[in-house]
Amino acid sequence: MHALKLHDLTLAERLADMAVDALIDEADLSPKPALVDRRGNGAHTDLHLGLMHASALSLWPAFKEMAEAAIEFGEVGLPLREALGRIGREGEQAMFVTTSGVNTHRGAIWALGLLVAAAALQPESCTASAVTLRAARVALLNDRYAPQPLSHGAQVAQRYGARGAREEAQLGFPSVLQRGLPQLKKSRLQQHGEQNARLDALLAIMTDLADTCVLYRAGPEGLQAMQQGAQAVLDAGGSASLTGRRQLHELDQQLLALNASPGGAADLLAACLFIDRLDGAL
Ligand SMILES: CC(C)(COP(=O)(O)OP(=O)(O)OC[C@H]1O[C@@H](n2cnc3c(N)ncnc32)[C@H](O[C@H]2O[C@H](COP(=O)(O)OP(=O)(O)OP(=O)(O)O)[C@@H](O)[C@H]2O)[C@@H]1O)[C@@H](O)C(=O)NCCC(=O)NCCS
Ligand SMILES: Nc1ncnc2[nH]cnc12
Repeated sequence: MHALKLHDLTLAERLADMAVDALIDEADLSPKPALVDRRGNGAHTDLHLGLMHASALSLWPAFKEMAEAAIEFGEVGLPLREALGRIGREGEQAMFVTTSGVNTHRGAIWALGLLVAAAALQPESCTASAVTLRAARVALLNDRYAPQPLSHGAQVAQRYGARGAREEAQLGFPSVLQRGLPQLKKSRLQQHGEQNARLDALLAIMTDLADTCVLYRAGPEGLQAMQQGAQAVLDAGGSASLTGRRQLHELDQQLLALNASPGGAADLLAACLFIDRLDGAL
């Protein structure tokens, strides 16, 4: 009996594997400020690491189907956008069945779904800038069948005029391209270890993101604490340095006190890890 070889998998299956791996790596990364990780539940009463893993695995069929839809339609356009919307909503339902109604990965389905589809459209052109540009072109199209729920993101958009997950994708994931990925590479070059490089990438994303999860839970005060605290850790030398670690601990305590969970930043770290692995992998 031969073990299954990687190239026996279809392109769609490989992309779904990569997306789920990115979600599991994000969940396991520790210590993340106020987020679910190996240490505990962060600022969440209804989440834990096992649930994050189960949720990530439940999304594999949706990611595979999104990649297959991209291969079938073969170009950026409304038919692909609306197929992704339908599959994304089915993915959300699978997530809610697995988590008994808790939103674990709504933002991640959106970001990773777009990126998986963008990679499947043109696997030979998957540099970070090429794949995020294609994803943005899909995100800019209007899905006529999308319901308009008064989501937390929609509520803080009304209250504070914040730009959330939709705009992040439509702009081509600037938090990933301009913050997360450059920091990931910089910290790797300093040879402080992969886990610290990933923590630094998360912090870099947090420095500038309008995380609607934080805004909904803790308002502009919480968002400012998140952005300034993350910058302070990086300024102190990042999560591998002693002073950086102390600042990271302080940021964790501060965000926990404010009930401010940076769930959007966590989703974008998963997107960052996915894009990082994509380059040259297909
Ligand atoms: C276009 C959609 C993204 C919908 O957007 P909208 O803003 O209307 O919806 P939300 O559900 O509020 O936000 C989506 C999630 O995106 C994450 N996020 C937040 N800010 C940003 C940001 N600036 N950039 C990128 N991503 C961001 C965030 O996800 C994390 O937060 C989750 C928990 O959030 P919340 O529900 O508020 O839960 P709690 O505060 O914990 O609730 P309580 O405990 O208080 O009750 C966390 O798990 C992370 O996932 C936002 O939640 C898109 O989703 C959409 O249209 N979907 C429809 C299907 C579709 O078209 N799919 C396309 C497939 S490609
Ligand atoms: N690790 C995490 N903790 C809480 N919410 C999240 N949303 C996505 N990843 C998360």
